Amino acid sequence: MSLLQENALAQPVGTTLDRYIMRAQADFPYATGELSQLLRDLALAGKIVHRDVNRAGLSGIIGSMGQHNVQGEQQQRLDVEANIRFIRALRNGGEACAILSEEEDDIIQTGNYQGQYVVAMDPLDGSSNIDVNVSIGTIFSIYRRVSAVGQKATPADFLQGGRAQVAAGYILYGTSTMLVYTTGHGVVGFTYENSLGEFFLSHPRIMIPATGPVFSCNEGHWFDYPDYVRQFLTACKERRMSGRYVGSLVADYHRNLFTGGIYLYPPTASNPLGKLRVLYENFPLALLIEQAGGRAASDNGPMLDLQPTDFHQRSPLFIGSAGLVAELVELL
Ligand SMILES: O=P(O)(O)OC[C@H]1O[C@](O)(COP(=O)(O)O)[C@@H](O)[C@@H]1O
Ligand SMILES: [Mg+2]
Ligand SMILES: [Mg+2]
Repeated sequence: MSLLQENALAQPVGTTLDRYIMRAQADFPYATGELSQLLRDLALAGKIVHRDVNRAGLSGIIGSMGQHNVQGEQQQRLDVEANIRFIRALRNGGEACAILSEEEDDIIQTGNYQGQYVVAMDPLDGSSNIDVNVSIGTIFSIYRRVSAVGQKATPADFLQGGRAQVAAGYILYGTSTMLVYTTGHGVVGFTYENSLGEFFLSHPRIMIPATGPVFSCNEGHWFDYPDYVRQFLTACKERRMSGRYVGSLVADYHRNLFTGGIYLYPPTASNPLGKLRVLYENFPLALLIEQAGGRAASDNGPMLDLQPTDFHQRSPLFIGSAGLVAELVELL
């Protein structure tokens, strides 16, 4: 046997997402397994979207749909494709009774009236990067329903507030595809092994450094930012921090989670609520960052304390290393 073969065989067998979820389930003997199944359904849709993203340039699913979504934004073909994939996986999985999607005006009743959970999602985040082969993602947020089981879901199921999330996560379609999630017991990361078709545990306990070298925002909006934001960014530059901005929230967030840093989507004069959506962008990433030891704020207190009133509501977001977010919040 060659040295290469011996080394390969000496590697421990990786932990697949399924096995990890099964073990985690065993730690919670009173849990019924529905949330675990829901995570598997999301991972399955993630694998399909991974495939779609990888061959997008060849299969004709890049480019605009020539139509706008409920928020008045140009829909890309892959936005629509990913939306269909995730809705189908959740509907077939049976655990989600309703879905809220960035791409749909109203909530979608799945017909699974016995389902205990509702899912809010941004099926494809970073749409403007699709056509140029730059990292994009999916973001999801899960609540246990408050409406009666056996009935249709209600708006209240989705408007419980960020601290009511029972799980949240994202899939990054980057140089490798990763699934990162929390069920409120820390943050865990899995990397997709394409040839085996499996997510393998790669990051058992993700923690964000207390501070870091990166600030991320769209500096093109500099002249429209409030004074406190410009003051903060000036201080970052005086400290010779690095400016890094992909323009895909998931990718910017993921990088800063590992390097330490801060991501800002501030209010501007014309958009006092910024651009990002509370239920399927800000809340899930805020839950993850708190679980990873970081911090997330709007311009009005901790992000997770905001009381949502609307499915597609927006809010400013300052998120990342606890020390840097604290510094910015001091200037508010
Ligand atoms: O071009 P801007 O204003 O910097 O906006 C970039 C932000 O908009 C978003 O693309 C919005 O997400 P969608 O692609 O899901 O609409 C974020 O991913 C990203 O961080
Ligand atoms: Mg988005
Ligand atoms: Mg999107």
